[in-house]
Amino acid sequence: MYLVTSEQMRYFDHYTIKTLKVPGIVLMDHAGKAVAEAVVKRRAKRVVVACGKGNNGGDGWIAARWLQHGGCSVHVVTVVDPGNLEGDAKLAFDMAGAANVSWNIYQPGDLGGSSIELLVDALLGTGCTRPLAGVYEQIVDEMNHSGVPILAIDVPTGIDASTGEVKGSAIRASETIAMAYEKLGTAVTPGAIYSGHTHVVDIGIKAPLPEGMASYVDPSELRQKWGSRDALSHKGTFGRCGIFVGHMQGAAILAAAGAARTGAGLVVLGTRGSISLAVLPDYVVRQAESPVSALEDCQSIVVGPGLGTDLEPLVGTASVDEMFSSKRGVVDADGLKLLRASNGLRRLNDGWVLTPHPKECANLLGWTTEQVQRQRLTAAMQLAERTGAIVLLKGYRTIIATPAGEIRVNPTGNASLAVGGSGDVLAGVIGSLIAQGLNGFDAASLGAWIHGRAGELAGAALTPISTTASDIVDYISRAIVTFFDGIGARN
Ligand SMILES: NC(=O)C1=CN([C@@H]2O[C@H](COP(=O)(O)OP(=O)(O)OC[C@H]3O[C@@H](n4cnc5c(N)ncnc54)[C@H](OP(=O)(O)O)[C@@H]3O)[C@@H](O)[C@H]2O)[C@H](O)CC1
Ligand SMILES: [K+]
Repeated sequence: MYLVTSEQMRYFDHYTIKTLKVPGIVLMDHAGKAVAEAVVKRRAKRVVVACGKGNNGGDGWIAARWLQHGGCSVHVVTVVDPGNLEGDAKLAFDMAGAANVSWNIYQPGDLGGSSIELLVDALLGTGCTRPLAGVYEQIVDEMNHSGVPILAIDVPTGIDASTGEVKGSAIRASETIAMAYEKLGTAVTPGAIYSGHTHVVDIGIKAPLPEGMASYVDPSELRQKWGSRDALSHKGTFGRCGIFVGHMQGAAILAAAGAARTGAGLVVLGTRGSISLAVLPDYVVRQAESPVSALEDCQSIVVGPGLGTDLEPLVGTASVDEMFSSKRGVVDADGLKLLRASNGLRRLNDGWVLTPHPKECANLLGWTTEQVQRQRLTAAMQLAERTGAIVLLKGYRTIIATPAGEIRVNPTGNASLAVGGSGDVLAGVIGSLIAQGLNGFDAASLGAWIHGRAGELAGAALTPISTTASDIVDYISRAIVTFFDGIGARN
């Protein structure tokens, strides 16, 4: 499912209106009617619609007209004098006025009626360009504190529809009705947290799609690229995934388990010393003075899980430089420290996937963790651009960014994944997919999806409270079954 920016949405609207000759008020009528239908589905009988100055407000006036038409008790509170409305929004107000929809100009402390069952946020949509202030801030705060559920039209007011940033007050909606496409800013956090459930409605917008649109990670797209295993295949067909084993061996073994369950032909553990933990006979263990040379024949390398202080001897060595320039793989956890170079950040190629959590991302960018969490999309895009690698920024609605600015957002996963070792499993899963031949962007996207679904399934069976990283590994197979739409992996 595509996720669009405000700018792309303006292009879609413009193309539909100018080239396809569909008047803007027709689109607005579809939008307002879809909102009214969503209100009716919620069985809300006493509804207040809060309208702003632009076309988002226009959608609100139209929704109010349809609600009145359907016999609902509806009232509009507007933050602007309707006499100052322009274009389609003015037309929408005229239609609502002719249908005798009641309204008043917002006065602080008066949301326009008692015993309201639902508030509709039609204050600002994709046109919101600055932090809320004045009357917009007042009404938004009042709506949020009213205790009444809020349905947002297109985008909750105060969210940047393109980036998900919230620079001040913003509507906390329980549901958002998105016009034509979900906006990128309601798919990623923090915007996603303010949007509640988002439903997309078709309002008749159509236009040729621009290249490289952002999307949710989509199994139907990735199914064509991964999973097929014909009868003549052998272990060499599915690649060797090498994993550095450092001081904290458990982390590397979890990564190995993730890699094996996701289908690498061979998982190789490269270590300088011996491995003291029990290792399943499924993996090959190789000892060498330089772990890089132990993994020389691997198609992908996972650097980081459990590396700890074993990293120091690796920093700046020729074998590590050689590995980054000639190999592909995953850099996670302590391995990310290898990316710091005297003149900034090391340049990699896009066969490498970096999997930082927000604090690691902040350390690499020289930002604070809070800044990364406020601007997750920008942070992921900047790190990808500066390193030349694919970046997977962990957290709810994990973001995967390419150096060229392509974005995917992972819809799977829940709190079951918030457990030590979960990130190590993810690194192994992605390393395995790279070893099997997927490019870094697809491997990171599919890896995030499978890992997230495995966490959901493990959490459903075992409760998120008691799910461990090993449980996530155990549920990878079932996640892969659901990836193939419940029909089982292809043979
Ligand atoms: N034909 C169409 O375009 C359709 C659009 N739909 C709906 O319309 C909105 C987008 O409408 P738009 O008018 O572009 O934008 P908004 O309604 O979100 O904002 C209107 C103006 O508000 C001002 N603004 C921006 N930020 C703030 C702020 N923080 N505080 C106060 N005011 C703000 C700004 O104007 P200025 O002149 O003040 O800069 C905006 O232009 C879209 O989301 C859909 O809901 C329909 O779906 C149908 C087709
Ligand atoms: K809105």
